[in-house]
Amino acid sequence: MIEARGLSKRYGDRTAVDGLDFTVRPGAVTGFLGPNGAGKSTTMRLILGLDRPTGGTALIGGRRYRDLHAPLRQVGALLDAKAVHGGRSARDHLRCLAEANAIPRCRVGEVLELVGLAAVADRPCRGFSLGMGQRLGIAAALLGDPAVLVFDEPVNGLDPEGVRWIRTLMRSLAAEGRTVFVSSHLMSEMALTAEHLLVIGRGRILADTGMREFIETHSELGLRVRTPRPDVLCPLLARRGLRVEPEGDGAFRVHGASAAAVGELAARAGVALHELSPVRASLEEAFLRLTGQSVEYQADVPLEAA
Ligand SMILES: Nc1ncnc2c1ncn2[C@@H]1O[C@H](COP(=O)(O)OP(=O)(O)OP(=O)(O)O)[C@@H](O)[C@H]1O
Repeated sequence: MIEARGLSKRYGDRTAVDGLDFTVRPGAVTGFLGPNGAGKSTTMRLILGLDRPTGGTALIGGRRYRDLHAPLRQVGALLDAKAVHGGRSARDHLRCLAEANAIPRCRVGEVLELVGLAAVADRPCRGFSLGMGQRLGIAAALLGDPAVLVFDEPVNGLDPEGVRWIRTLMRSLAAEGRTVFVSSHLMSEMALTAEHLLVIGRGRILADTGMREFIETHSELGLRVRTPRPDVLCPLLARRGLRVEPEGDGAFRVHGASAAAVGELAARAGVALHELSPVRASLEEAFLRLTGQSVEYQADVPLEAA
C-alpha cells in the first residue's frame, strides 16, 4: 500500500505538489492521471525518496522509503528507462543490482524471461530499442519481487504491441495482489488498464475514484439517429421531453431515451430510420473537461472551477 498524507513539494516559489492525501491499495492497478506539469513525477519521486517533501509524508507499507530495510525488495520503480550504462549487457546490469541488494542471482534469469529479454540478455544495452529499454527497466523493478510497483509513463513512445504487453503485465501484477501505481497523461490508455483512478491537476487531487464510476459519471449516453423524415420524428421526440440536437451531418443526437424506445416510436409513426446507434462521450473528453482548468499554462484559474 502507498499512502500520501498532506504531501507537498515546493521548488522555490513554485508549488509542484500541494497537500496530497491519497491511498493506493493492493490488488488493483491505480492510474495516476494529469496533464503535463500536474505533479505526477514529483509525487512519484517523493514516494520513492528521491526528493524530500516540503510538508507531509509518503509511506510505502507504512514506512517512509528511507526507513525500508531492503527497498528493492519492497518497492520496484520504473522512472527513467534510459538510466542504464550503455556498454553493459542487460544481464550484467541486473546482476549488479541484484548483488547490491542481496537478491539471489537466479532471479536475474527469471525476470529476463518474464520481460521477454532472455534472447538478447548478453548484448550491450546501447543497441536496445525504446521498447527493449522499457522492458529492462521493468525487469529491474521486478527483480526484488516487490509488493509495490511504481511506473512513471511506462508506455511513452512504445508501439501498440509494447503498449499491450505492458498493459497485460500490470494487470497480472495487480492480480497477484501487488500495489501497482502507474502514471500517464493518456486517459484512453488508462481506461483499458486501471481499475482505480487518481486525477491530479496543478499539484492537487481532482478525482479519486473507481474507473467504472468515472466512466459512468463522465461518459454521457446518447443516441445518434438518422431519418429521411426528421420533420416528423424530431417533434415527436421533443413532445416526450427528450433533448434532440442536430449533429451537423444530417443526423441527430437524442438524449435520455433507449434505442428501443426511439425505434418503437419511429415505427408507430411510420418513419424509417437509417441509423440508430448509441454513442458515448470519450473518456479523453471527460478527462480534459476535468483537468482543462488546471493545465499549468492557464494561470490564475481557481481550482474549484476545475
Ligand atoms: N526539480 C525541479 N525544480 C523546479 N521545478 C520543478 C522541478 N521538478 C518539477 N518542477 C515543477 O513542478 C511542477 C510539476 O512537475 P512534474 O514533473 O511533477 O509534473 P508531471 O505531472 O510529471 O508532468 P509531465 O507529464 O510533463 O511529466 C511543474 O511545474 C514543474 O515545472
